[in-house]
Amino acid sequence: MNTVTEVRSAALSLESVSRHYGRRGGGRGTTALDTVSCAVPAGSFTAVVGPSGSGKSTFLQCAAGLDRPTSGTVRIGGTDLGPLSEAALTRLRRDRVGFVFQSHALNLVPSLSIEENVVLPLVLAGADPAGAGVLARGRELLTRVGLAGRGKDGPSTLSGGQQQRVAVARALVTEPDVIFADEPTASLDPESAALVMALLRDAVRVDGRTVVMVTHDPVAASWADTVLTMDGGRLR
Ligand SMILES: Nc1ncnc2c1ncn2[C@@H]1O[C@H](COP(=O)(O)OP(=O)(O)OP(=O)(O)O)[C@@H](O)[C@H]1O
Repeated sequence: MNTVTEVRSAALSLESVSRHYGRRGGGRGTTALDTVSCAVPAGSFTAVVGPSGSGKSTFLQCAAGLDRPTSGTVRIGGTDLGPLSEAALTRLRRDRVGFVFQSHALNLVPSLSIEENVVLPLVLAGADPAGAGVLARGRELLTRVGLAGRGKDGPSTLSGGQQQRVAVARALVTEPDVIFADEPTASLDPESAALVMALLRDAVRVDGRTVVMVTHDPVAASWADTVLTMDGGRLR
């Protein structure tokens, strides 16, 4: 790694992060992440690639505060996640992290309208869902992702690609330190995938957001500024 200054100014940093999974039936267990260190600069787009089982998902889970490493330090926007209580970690994920998951079916809450899905992180943080600011932000983001006028509809009325675009809008709504995307194009046709990637790219280029994306898809990875390759739990 990287100098101390790089780590301090990074949107995301991992210092010697390992994640071991316990032994089962007398086996030796698995080291899914092995002393991984990296600093992701603010305003950059990073793709994490590597063969199946190389540790990409574990990297993302630990980096995003969805899982706790066995050892090492993860910082988001300079905050060390290690000492945080579960409640504080949940708040940090809600307020300072955006997520776009693999399956569009898992990304959106089916019982909420499209615009309610977009502003959900703001509402969970205490904003008034009927407040003028919240409604305007929802509309602005839906326009941005090409879905103006669809806000009152339900997610099931959208195609998979459109639903992923709503997920990107929701990931942007809190202006998070880092947006984590886990195989965001996995279930999409090439055209829909390109639209989703262009939105993530613009979030970086236009808004200065930071995106970290796990992908198997070389076309998706080609949109990133930096490609990190995992192999056997390590960064190559
Ligand atoms: N909950 C778990 N319990 C035990 N082992 C696990 C667990 N999760 C992952 N592993 C193991 O950790 C290693 C890394 O898995 P991980 O899912 O991070 O890889 P990946 O690169 O994301 O794979 P894929 O591309 O197939 O999703 C693998 O050997 C996997 O079997």
